[in-house]
Amino acid sequence: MASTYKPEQARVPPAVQLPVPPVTKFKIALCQLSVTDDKERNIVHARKAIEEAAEKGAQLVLLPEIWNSPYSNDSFPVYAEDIDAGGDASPSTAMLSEAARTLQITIVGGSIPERSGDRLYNTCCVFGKDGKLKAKHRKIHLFDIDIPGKITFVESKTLTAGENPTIVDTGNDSKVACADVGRIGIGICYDIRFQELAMIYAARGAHLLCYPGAFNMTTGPLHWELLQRSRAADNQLYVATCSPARGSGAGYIAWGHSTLVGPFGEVLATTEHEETIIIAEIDYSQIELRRTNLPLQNQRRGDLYQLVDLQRLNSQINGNAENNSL
Ligand SMILES: NC(=O)CC(=O)C(=O)O
Repeated sequence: MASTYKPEQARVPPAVQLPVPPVTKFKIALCQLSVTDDKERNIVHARKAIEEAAEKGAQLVLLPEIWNSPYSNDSFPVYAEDIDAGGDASPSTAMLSEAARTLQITIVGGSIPERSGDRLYNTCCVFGKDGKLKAKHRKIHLFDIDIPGKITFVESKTLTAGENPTIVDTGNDSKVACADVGRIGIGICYDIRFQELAMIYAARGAHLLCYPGAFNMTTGPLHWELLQRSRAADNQLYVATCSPARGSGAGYIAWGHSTLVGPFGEVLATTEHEETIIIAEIDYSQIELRRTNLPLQNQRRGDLYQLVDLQRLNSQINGNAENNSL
């Protein structure tokens, strides 16, 4: 029987036109920070690293997962901050806001434990150059794994999962889609394992996916780079990850290896496990180039499989125009 496939069915879900940012080239900094049990020190330390990154020309700075606290279920309730209350209730995000405004850069602020009512989340805040909070992503997929004799971690003992994918236009001018450093999809660590989230961000026109993450000594060597390159190659966009540096303490041991991957799946910059600041160039014109080389978006078989973006669908049904655009 002849195929009923039509090319116009190919996009899964229908992809938005890739927004054209006013700048296509800029520097990103991945601040692989050492983290201690002294929260005040961690905040001062992160502020210094952000300043150094900005001095080196970074217009976008990415911090690690859980950079103000040890990564443990015992620590999350103790170090958690009320981000919505702001000010003294959230010294970590107050610092990020001040740094973004003073240094005139965009900050994807890694993640910190967030307290909201009687719940705790693992939350990433994005601040624009004006110091305003542009987006807040709560880790959607909690890190509950059990590899006997190697690693068992159950984030859901203390944390609640977020409910929303988060994609953000980083510019300040609402009339210019995705000004400054482009349209960014956010995930936190374990979120990187779920390819549908990355596909949805790509379909909504993301140029870059940022994943603050703290992989471990078992999954890190096998999966950390593999997953980043897969998300980048499958979706033909940039992927940036930022880990804490490996600590010498007895707690959770982070793999490190913060990395930037390009839209051909190529590693553009990476490091080992020590504390460092990676500065690397992003050039969004490479996305169009690679999508022309391999026109995957037009070759999908929408007659055979479909991905449903439920958040976008629901916001269309509810007539929420703002969410519709992203
Ligand atoms: N720490 C995480 O959330 C994820 C991780 O270490 C893994 O997926 O492996």
